[in-house]
Amino acid sequence: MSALLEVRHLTKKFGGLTANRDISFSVKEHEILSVIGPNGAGKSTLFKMISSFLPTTSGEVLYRGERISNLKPHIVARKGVVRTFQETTIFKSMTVRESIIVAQHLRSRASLAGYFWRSKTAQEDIESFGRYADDLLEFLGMSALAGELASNLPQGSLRALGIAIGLATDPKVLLLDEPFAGMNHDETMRMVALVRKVRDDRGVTVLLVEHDMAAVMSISDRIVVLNFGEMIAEGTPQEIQSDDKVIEAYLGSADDEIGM
Ligand SMILES: Nc1ncnc2c1ncn2[C@@H]1O[C@H](COP(=O)(O)OP(=O)(O)OP(=O)(O)O)[C@@H](O)[C@H]1O
Repeated sequence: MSALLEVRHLTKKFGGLTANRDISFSVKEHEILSVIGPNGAGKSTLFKMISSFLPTTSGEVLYRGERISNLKPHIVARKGVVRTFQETTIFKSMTVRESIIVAQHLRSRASLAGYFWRSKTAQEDIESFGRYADDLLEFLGMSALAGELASNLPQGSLRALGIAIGLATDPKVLLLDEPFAGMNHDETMRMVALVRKVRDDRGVTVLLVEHDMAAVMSISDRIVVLNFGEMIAEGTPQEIQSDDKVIEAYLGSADDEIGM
Protein backbone atom coordinates (compact mmCIF):
# COMPACT_ATOMS: atom_id res chain seq x y z
CA MET A 1 0.00 0.00 0.00
CA SER A 2 1.38 3.43 -0.95
CA ALA A 3 1.03 6.65 1.09
CA LEU A 4 -2.13 8.50 0.10
CA LEU A 5 -1.86 11.25 2.66
CA GLU A 6 1.30 12.59 4.25
CA VAL A 7 1.40 14.78 7.32
CA ARG A 8 4.79 16.49 7.42
CA HIS A 9 6.12 18.37 10.42
CA LEU A 10 2.75 19.95 11.24
CA THR A 11 2.82 22.56 13.95
CA LYS A 12 -0.06 24.70 15.19
CA LYS A 13 0.32 27.52 17.68
CA PHE A 14 -2.54 29.46 19.24
CA GLY A 15 -0.70 32.48 20.66
CA GLY A 16 1.67 31.04 23.25
CA LEU A 17 0.05 27.58 23.20
CA THR A 18 1.44 24.89 20.90
CA ALA A 19 -1.54 22.59 20.11
CA ASN A 20 0.47 20.45 17.66
CA ARG A 21 4.26 20.24 17.52
CA ASP A 22 6.11 18.75 14.55
CA ILE A 23 3.64 15.93 13.78
CA SER A 24 4.63 13.60 10.92
CA PHE A 25 2.99 10.39 9.73
CA SER A 26 1.55 8.97 6.56
CA VAL A 27 -1.74 7.24 5.77
CA LYS A 28 -1.79 4.41 3.28
CA GLU A 29 -4.53 3.92 0.71
CA HIS A 30 -7.49 1.87 2.11
CA GLU A 31 -6.19 2.10 5.65
CA ILE A 32 -8.20 2.89 8.78
CA LEU A 33 -5.97 5.06 10.96
CA SER A 34 -7.06 6.41 14.34
CA VAL A 35 -5.65 9.40 16.18
CA ILE A 36 -6.00 9.05 19.94
CA GLY A 37 -4.77 10.92 23.00
CA PRO A 38 -6.01 12.36 26.30
CA ASN A 39 -8.28 15.44 26.38
CA GLY A 40 -6.57 18.50 24.94
CA ALA A 41 -3.82 16.44 23.28
CA GLY A 42 -4.39 18.22 19.96
CA LYS A 43 -6.41 15.65 18.00
CA SER A 44 -9.15 17.99 16.71
CA THR A 45 -6.60 20.65 15.84
CA LEU A 46 -4.67 18.11 13.77
CA PHE A 47 -7.87 17.02 11.99
CA LYS A 48 -8.80 20.61 11.24
CA MET A 49 -5.39 21.24 9.69
CA ILE A 50 -5.59 18.06 7.57
CA SER A 51 -9.00 19.08 6.21
CA SER A 52 -7.83 22.71 5.88
CA PHE A 53 -10.41 24.10 8.30
CA LEU A 54 -7.45 25.61 10.16
CA PRO A 55 -4.29 27.09 8.64
CA THR A 56 -1.02 25.50 9.71
CA THR A 57 1.62 27.44 11.59
CA SER A 58 4.27 25.36 9.82
CA GLY A 59 4.56 22.03 8.05
CA GLU A 60 2.35 20.67 5.32
CA VAL A 61 -0.18 18.00 4.33
CA LEU A 62 0.20 16.20 1.01
CA TYR A 63 -2.57 14.25 -0.74
CA ARG A 64 -1.31 12.06 -3.59
CA GLY A 65 1.91 14.08 -3.41
CA GLU A 66 0.12 17.43 -3.80
CA ARG A 67 0.11 20.02 -1.04
CA ILE A 68 -3.44 20.52 0.31
CA SER A 69 -2.74 22.37 3.57
CA ASN A 70 -3.95 25.98 3.72
CA LEU A 71 -6.24 25.60 0.69
CA LYS A 72 -9.94 26.40 1.12
CA PRO A 73 -11.79 23.45 2.77
CA HIS A 74 -14.20 23.04 -0.17
CA ILE A 75 -11.25 22.78 -2.59
CA VAL A 76 -9.71 20.07 -0.40
CA ALA A 77 -13.10 18.31 -0.27
CA ARG A 78 -13.36 18.48 -4.06
CA LYS A 79 -9.97 16.83 -4.33
CA GLY A 80 -11.35 13.95 -2.24
CA VAL A 81 -10.44 14.66 1.41
CA VAL A 82 -13.65 15.20 3.36
CA ARG A 83 -14.38 15.77 7.02
CA THR A 84 -17.75 14.45 8.22
CA PHE A 85 -20.35 16.80 9.58
CA GLN A 86 -21.26 16.75 13.26
CA GLU A 87 -24.94 16.03 13.95
CA THR A 88 -25.44 19.63 15.03
CA THR A 89 -24.67 20.85 11.50
CA ILE A 90 -27.22 18.54 9.81
CA PHE A 91 -30.33 20.41 8.65
CA LYS A 92 -32.95 18.77 10.83
CA SER A 93 -35.85 20.10 8.76
CA MET A 94 -34.76 18.08 5.71
CA THR A 95 -35.41 14.44 5.02
CA VAL A 96 -32.52 11.98 4.95
CA ARG A 97 -32.63 11.82 1.14
CA GLU A 98 -32.82 15.61 0.74
CA SER A 99 -29.80 16.06 3.04
CA ILE A 100 -27.68 13.81 0.82
CA ILE A 101 -28.87 15.54 -2.36
CA VAL A 102 -28.00 18.98 -0.99
CA ALA A 103 -24.58 17.75 0.12
CA GLN A 104 -23.79 16.82 -3.49
CA HIS A 105 -23.79 20.46 -4.61
CA LEU A 106 -19.97 20.26 -4.51
CA ARG A 107 -20.15 18.04 -7.59
CA SER A 108 -22.62 20.25 -9.38
CA ARG A 109 -21.81 21.31 -12.94
CA ALA A 110 -24.67 23.81 -13.21
CA SER A 111 -24.55 27.46 -12.15
CA LEU A 112 -27.03 28.90 -9.64
CA ALA A 113 -28.79 30.67 -12.50
CA GLY A 114 -29.03 27.27 -14.21
CA TYR A 115 -30.93 25.88 -11.24
CA PHE A 116 -33.20 28.92 -11.16
CA TRP A 117 -34.08 28.63 -14.84
CA ARG A 118 -34.05 24.82 -14.67
CA SER A 119 -31.39 24.43 -17.36
CA LYS A 120 -30.83 21.01 -18.93
CA THR A 121 -27.55 20.57 -17.03
CA ALA A 122 -29.24 21.50 -13.76
CA GLN A 123 -32.05 19.04 -14.36
CA GLU A 124 -29.58 16.28 -15.21
CA ASP A 125 -27.65 17.10 -12.04
CA ILE A 126 -30.78 16.97 -9.89
CA GLU A 127 -31.74 13.57 -11.33
CA SER A 128 -28.26 12.11 -10.93
CA PHE A 129 -28.03 13.49 -7.34
CA GLY A 130 -31.29 11.67 -6.55
CA ARG A 131 -30.02 8.40 -8.03
CA TYR A 132 -26.73 8.72 -6.16
CA ALA A 133 -28.58 9.43 -2.88
CA ASP A 134 -30.73 6.30 -3.39
CA ASP A 135 -27.66 4.14 -4.13
CA LEU A 136 -25.84 5.50 -1.11
CA LEU A 137 -28.81 4.92 1.20
CA GLU A 138 -29.10 1.35 -0.05
CA PHE A 139 -25.37 0.80 0.46
CA LEU A 140 -25.64 2.09 4.03
CA GLY A 141 -28.78 0.03 4.73
CA MET A 142 -30.78 3.24 5.25
CA SER A 143 -33.26 3.10 2.36
CA ALA A 144 -36.21 2.74 4.74
CA LEU A 145 -35.26 6.09 6.31
CA ALA A 146 -35.04 8.05 3.03
CA GLY A 147 -38.22 10.07 3.61
CA GLU A 148 -37.73 10.51 7.35
CA LEU A 149 -37.00 13.98 8.72
CA ALA A 150 -33.49 14.14 10.16
CA SER A 151 -35.03 15.58 13.36
CA ASN A 152 -36.88 12.27 13.92
CA LEU A 153 -33.79 10.05 13.70
CA PRO A 154 -32.36 8.27 16.73
CA GLN A 155 -28.72 9.01 17.60
CA GLY A 156 -27.21 6.03 15.74
CA SER A 157 -29.05 6.79 12.48
CA LEU A 158 -28.25 10.49 12.75
CA ARG A 159 -24.56 9.61 13.02
CA ALA A 160 -24.92 7.31 10.00
CA LEU A 161 -26.54 10.19 8.11
CA GLY A 162 -23.47 12.29 8.94
CA ILE A 163 -21.37 9.62 7.24
CA ALA A 164 -23.77 9.49 4.28
CA ILE A 165 -23.45 13.27 3.88
CA GLY A 166 -19.66 12.88 4.02
CA LEU A 167 -19.87 10.22 1.29
CA ALA A 168 -22.17 12.36 -0.86
CA THR A 169 -19.22 13.86 -2.72
CA ASP A 170 -17.57 10.45 -3.27
CA PRO A 171 -14.44 11.17 -1.20
CA LYS A 172 -11.25 9.12 -1.28
CA VAL A 173 -10.35 10.03 2.32
CA LEU A 174 -12.95 10.43 5.06
CA LEU A 175 -12.09 12.12 8.36
CA LEU A 176 -14.41 11.11 11.19
CA ASP A 177 -14.38 13.19 14.38
CA GLU A 178 -15.46 10.99 17.31
CA PRO A 179 -17.86 8.76 15.32
CA PHE A 180 -18.70 6.61 18.35
CA ALA A 181 -19.14 9.38 20.96
CA GLY A 182 -22.25 9.04 23.12
CA MET A 183 -23.21 5.66 21.67
CA ASN A 184 -24.07 2.52 23.58
CA HIS A 185 -22.28 -0.76 22.89
CA ASP A 186 -24.69 -2.02 20.20
CA GLU A 187 -24.77 1.32 18.36
CA THR A 188 -20.97 1.45 18.48
CA MET A 189 -20.64 -2.04 17.04
CA ARG A 190 -23.06 -1.15 14.21
CA MET A 191 -21.10 2.00 13.46
CA VAL A 192 -17.78 0.08 13.52
CA ALA A 193 -19.26 -2.33 10.95
CA LEU A 194 -20.52 0.59 8.83
CA VAL A 195 -17.12 2.33 8.78
CA ARG A 196 -15.44 -0.97 7.83
CA LYS A 197 -17.94 -1.43 5.00
CA VAL A 198 -17.21 2.08 3.71
CA ARG A 199 -13.52 1.16 3.58
CA ASP A 200 -13.92 -2.41 2.29
CA ASP A 201 -16.65 -1.89 -0.33
CA ARG A 202 -16.05 1.70 -1.47
CA GLY A 203 -12.27 1.74 -1.03
CA VAL A 204 -12.40 4.87 1.14
CA THR A 205 -9.38 5.56 3.35
CA VAL A 206 -10.52 6.49 6.86
CA LEU A 207 -8.91 8.68 9.51
CA LEU A 208 -10.69 8.98 12.81
CA VAL A 209 -10.32 10.72 16.13
CA GLU A 210 -11.91 8.76 18.94
CA HIS A 211 -11.92 8.26 22.71
CA ASP A 212 -13.65 4.86 22.76
CA MET A 213 -10.62 2.60 23.13
CA ALA A 214 -12.42 -0.70 22.53
CA ALA A 215 -13.80 0.61 19.24
CA VAL A 216 -10.43 2.10 18.24
CA MET A 217 -8.59 -1.14 18.97
CA SER A 218 -11.09 -3.19 17.00
CA ILE A 219 -11.38 -0.96 13.92
CA SER A 220 -7.88 0.47 13.37
CA ASP A 221 -5.10 -0.84 11.15
CA ARG A 222 -2.78 1.69 12.76
CA ILE A 223 -2.97 4.23 15.54
CA VAL A 224 -1.20 7.56 16.08
CA VAL A 225 -1.02 8.77 19.68
CA LEU A 226 -0.78 12.43 20.69
CA ASN A 227 -0.04 13.81 24.13
CA PHE A 228 0.32 17.52 24.95
CA GLY A 229 0.45 18.27 21.21
CA GLU A 230 3.28 15.86 20.47
CA MET A 231 3.16 12.51 18.70
CA ILE A 232 4.36 9.95 21.22
CA ALA A 233 3.64 6.69 19.39
CA GLU A 234 2.53 5.14 16.11
CA GLY A 235 1.77 1.48 15.50
CA THR A 236 -0.73 -1.35 15.30
CA PRO A 237 -3.36 -1.69 18.04
CA GLN A 238 -1.25 -4.45 19.64
CA GLU A 239 1.87 -2.28 19.64
CA ILE A 240 0.01 0.74 21.03
CA GLN A 241 -1.62 -1.22 23.87
CA SER A 242 1.73 -2.34 25.17
CA ASP A 243 3.60 0.95 24.63
CA ASP A 244 4.80 2.30 27.98
CA LYS A 245 4.68 5.95 26.86
CA VAL A 246 1.05 5.55 25.77
CA ILE A 247 0.02 3.80 28.97
CA GLU A 248 1.71 6.51 31.00
CA ALA A 249 0.02 9.29 29.00
CA TYR A 250 -3.41 7.80 29.72
CA LEU A 251 -2.94 6.59 33.25
CA GLY A 252 0.11 8.40 34.56
CA SER A 253 1.68 5.02 35.26
CA ALA A 254 3.18 2.23 33.15
CA ASP A 255 1.90 -0.40 35.60
CA ASP A 256 -1.63 -0.54 34.18
CA GLU A 257 -3.02 -1.18 30.74
CA ILE A 258 -5.12 1.16 28.59
CA GLY A 259 -8.68 0.86 29.84
CA MET A 260 -10.54 -1.45 27.51
N1 LIG B 1 -9.14 28.00 18.40
C1 LIG B 1 -8.37 27.80 19.47
N2 LIG B 1 -7.81 28.85 20.11
C2 LIG B 1 -7.01 28.66 21.18
N3 LIG B 1 -6.68 27.45 21.70
C3 LIG B 1 -7.22 26.38 21.10
C4 LIG B 1 -8.08 26.49 19.97
N4 LIG B 1 -8.46 25.24 19.58
C5 LIG B 1 -7.86 24.39 20.43
N5 LIG B 1 -7.12 25.07 21.36
C6 LIG B 1 -6.29 24.48 22.41
O1 LIG B 1 -5.40 23.57 21.78
C7 LIG B 1 -5.23 22.41 22.61
C8 LIG B 1 -5.60 21.18 21.83
O2 LIG B 1 -7.01 21.18 21.61
P1 LIG B 1 -7.76 20.09 20.75
O3 LIG B 1 -9.21 20.43 20.74
O4 LIG B 1 -7.07 19.93 19.45
O5 LIG B 1 -7.52 18.78 21.62
P2 LIG B 1 -8.25 17.37 21.55
O6 LIG B 1 -7.19 16.34 21.71
O7 LIG B 1 -9.09 17.29 20.33
O8 LIG B 1 -9.17 17.42 22.85
P3 LIG B 1 -10.53 16.62 23.20
O9 LIG B 1 -10.19 15.17 23.23
O10 LIG B 1 -10.86 17.12 24.57
O11 LIG B 1 -11.53 16.98 22.16
C9 LIG B 1 -6.10 22.64 23.86
O12 LIG B 1 -5.26 23.17 24.89
C10 LIG B 1 -7.11 23.65 23.40
O13 LIG B 1 -7.57 24.45 24.48
